Amino acid sequence: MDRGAWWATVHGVAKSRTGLSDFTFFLMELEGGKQKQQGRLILLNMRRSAAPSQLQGNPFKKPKFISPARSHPSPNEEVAKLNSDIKLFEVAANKNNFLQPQNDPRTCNFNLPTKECAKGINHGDNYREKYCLEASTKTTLDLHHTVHSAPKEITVSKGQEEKPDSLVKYFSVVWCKASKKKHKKWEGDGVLIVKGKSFTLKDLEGKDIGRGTGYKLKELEKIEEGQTMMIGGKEIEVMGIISPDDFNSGRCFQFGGGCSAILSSSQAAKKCFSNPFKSVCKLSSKENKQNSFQSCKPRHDPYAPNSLVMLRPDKNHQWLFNKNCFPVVDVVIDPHLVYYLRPHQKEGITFLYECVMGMRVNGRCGAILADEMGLGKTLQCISLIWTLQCQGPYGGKPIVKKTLIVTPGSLVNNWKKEFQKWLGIERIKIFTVDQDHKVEEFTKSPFYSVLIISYEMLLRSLDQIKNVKFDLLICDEGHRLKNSTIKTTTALISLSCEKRIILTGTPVQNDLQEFFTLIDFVNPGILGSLSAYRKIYEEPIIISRQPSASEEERELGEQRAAELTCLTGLFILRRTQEVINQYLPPKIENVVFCRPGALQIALYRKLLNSQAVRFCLQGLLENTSHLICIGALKKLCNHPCLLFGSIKEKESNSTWDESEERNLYEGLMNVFPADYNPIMFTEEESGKLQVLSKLLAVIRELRPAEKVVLVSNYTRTLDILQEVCKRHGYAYTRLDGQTPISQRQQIVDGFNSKYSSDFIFLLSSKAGGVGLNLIGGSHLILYDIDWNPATDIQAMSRVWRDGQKHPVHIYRLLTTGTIEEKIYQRQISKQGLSGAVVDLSKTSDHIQFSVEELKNLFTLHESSHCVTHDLLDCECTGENHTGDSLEKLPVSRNCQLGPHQQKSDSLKPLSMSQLKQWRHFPGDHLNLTDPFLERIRENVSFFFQNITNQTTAI
Ligand SMILES: Nc1ncnc2c1ncn2[C@@H]1O[C@H](COP(=O)(O)OP(=O)(O)OP(=O)(O)O)[C@@H](O)[C@H]1O
Ligand SMILES: [Mg+2]
Repeated sequence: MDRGAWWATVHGVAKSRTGLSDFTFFLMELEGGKQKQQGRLILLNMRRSAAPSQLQGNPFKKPKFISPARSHPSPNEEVAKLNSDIKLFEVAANKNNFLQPQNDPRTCNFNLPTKECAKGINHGDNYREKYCLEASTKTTLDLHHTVHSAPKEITVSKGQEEKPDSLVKYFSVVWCKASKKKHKKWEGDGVLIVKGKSFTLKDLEGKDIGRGTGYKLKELEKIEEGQTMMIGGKEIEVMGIISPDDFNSGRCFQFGGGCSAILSSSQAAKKCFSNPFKSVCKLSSKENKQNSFQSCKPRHDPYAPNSLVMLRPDKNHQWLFNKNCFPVVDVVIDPHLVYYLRPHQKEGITFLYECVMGMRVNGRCGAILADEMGLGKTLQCISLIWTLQCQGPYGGKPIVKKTLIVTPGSLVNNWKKEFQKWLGIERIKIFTVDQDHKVEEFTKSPFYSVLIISYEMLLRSLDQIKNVKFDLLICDEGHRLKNSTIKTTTALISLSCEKRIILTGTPVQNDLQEFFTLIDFVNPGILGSLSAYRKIYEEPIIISRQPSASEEERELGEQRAAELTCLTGLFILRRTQEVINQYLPPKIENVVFCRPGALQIALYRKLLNSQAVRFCLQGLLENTSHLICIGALKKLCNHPCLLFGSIKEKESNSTWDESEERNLYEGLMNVFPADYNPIMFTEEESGKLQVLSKLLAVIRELRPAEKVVLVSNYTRTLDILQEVCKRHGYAYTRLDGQTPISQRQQIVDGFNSKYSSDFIFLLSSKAGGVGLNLIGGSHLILYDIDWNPATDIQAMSRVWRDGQKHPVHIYRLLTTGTIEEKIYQRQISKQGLSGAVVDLSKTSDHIQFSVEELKNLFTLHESSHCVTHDLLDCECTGENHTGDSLEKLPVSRNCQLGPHQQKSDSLKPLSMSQLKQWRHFPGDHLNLTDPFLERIRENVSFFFQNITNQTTAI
């Protein structure tokens, strides 16, 4: 296409308030040919050391300032309608340029596909539209109101008439330090808040930079554009009015005041306005000629039934990224993959494609796929990689040559396996890094296009990795990057790749600091600097959540949260388990309260009477003493022999005499039988072990073809469970922290194989829970409980996932009346539900206990069938209460982004009120319909049961 352009001076601004001859020119480049409708704004000259908005005069009237740092202007800056007159052009330029709004900057309605391009072609579910509408309805934004169309009348707060003291107005201003100099230079943009008789001046990072009080109300009413005044040693000039809506949402800081908060805050932000195609699409002119018409046909038929066609780039995108004017070609997902994809996965692939292509947020190529566990994030990424590696919208040129996948060590081979499962071994060449296969091999060979590496290996081979030009970076289980100071995060940030995807099954909004790090990693600079983010979003949101927050603070916090959700919602996608429930078999979850054995009760009493526990309750001991007491009680619940073992070990230690544990274990040995031998432990000594042993026997008997995943948090406990397997002749396999990473996938594959003879998979939840697929097992037994519900939920999700053929039975074993019940209660109580706990990295060390709480923890309830049921305030007498199905209940979620995010979320632990809805009955209940429970009831004091996806035959 002939790209001959002609130039026209559109606007020259000479705001010569300072007396300097400062001119800012905007030129519009107008093109011939097809793209005559488009124009390009270029900033030719600007004045040094002046407030950005002042450069072109009043921002509410003149085109917005464009940072010279932006080497690749965003489409909105670049594009204006040729047939528009200058006024129209000004309006376009005045719009919020950052997020490329095409209709209204508030609607988050970016880049909707044009009718023509969508016509006749299946472009997925037009996810963006759905999503953005969702985002915009979530917020309380006024869709017809823009930052720059400020109301003529100053907006005042409710009740202004009656109470002049509560009058609140907001103005955009420019400011400089007060001086007597003749020629003043504005130093920055700001926001002036006039409340009652006082002023507050904030900079665009939300920081207070001036205050003043005691002004006359009459004067305040008269404030108008162009007015100058002195505030707290600063001179300001009012540039325009900011609506309360724009202030409350925080938009006036980032956008209304001149984008500086976003544009200048991060180096990386500048980088991100770069061409998402440049890595691969740049062709020499010779190549150009040769190739220009070669691959103009889509690789797969976009009109075929069930085809999944990606969104076509709009005119802006083409204008920016199709410099070589290749024909636009449909990008069509390989039908071979589409055949297997679930509807949510098709949506997910469309979402990822649009994100990394910079179609969702102008020039930003990052995405966070935060689907719950088991929804097939791996397959969605594989489909994306395969597509981008073979196709592209411009002349069909591939977008990606090399992809880097960083994942926890235990999943490196799982990724490889998934590639092979979905694409076979021929289509794409995968290189996995391990002890024997170094990064150099990948670097030297042109053969491989995908490098899969663990986080640990990445750190070790960072230098070599930096030498490779990766076009796409995927960080699996990426919630670990939430802390920007940790080495892994800094290493990944240092990679120059712009298309970045984080995969995580954990909700990302629970902690606003961590949220910032994840967002800033995928789309650097999009939320401005950390300090601006804190002032504009985090502080008001956190303040609004305090019980003491005023109505005003609450509203402000909610609106800021809504704005943040709207901004980031464009590139974060989270779907919950429900979307695949229909493809999964039923799940029967049981909480089983096991009666402790006689030896356990005797030892428990003794421990609770120890000096150490008594001191703890009086608050006399060191900070960590209670953790030692808790640890001992937990061991005892698993099996007394574990306690015996640790006492013996401690006694042989030279520091035993001074050890705090002496106070705890004093006299305990006398409770054990004189000839007690931990190696010869019996099942009767532990209530849970007795139940487990019977459970394994009944599974074996009733479902001989099915397998069991047996989970504990402790290696020593796994040793005991392993011994039980041996004694009963059950074939088993084991994965714990000591299992070499290179062997893990092999162990998992072996167990999942239908040819395997293993009956039991012994799993240490902390070592290997994350991301594993253990669909070979259909019974999962959680032998002990963790303080952090996320650890348990992770483990439970290993079996109930796509590919599972049998109904899934989950058994959580708890020792009745003991600390295990208390931990469970904490998991399901408000305290345990607080957002921070739904996070795998949080351990009990983070938990603070009051003396009251410790008293409760260190109490043994010997006469109750189930303390948890006693606490539920349930009207039933414990006789087979059949509650409503859990699925019918609304599930709330603790999320710092507030009510706008409330969605059902199965990752969130169960709440007390939900548990109350489960069927529940005592162990001696006469009518137990479940044959498995029937067989273990003798040692069980109480059951809770819930069935998801119930069908008649279980
Ligand atoms: N469309 C599908 N049809 C059949 N099986 C599928 C499909 N999508 C994914 N799976 C299988 O489902 C299992 C879970 O997928 P995957 O491991 O990608 O989940 P995930 O979202 O990464 O979960 P986690 O957060 O636990 O890592 C895998 O065995 C995968 O092969
Ligand atoms: Mg995964």
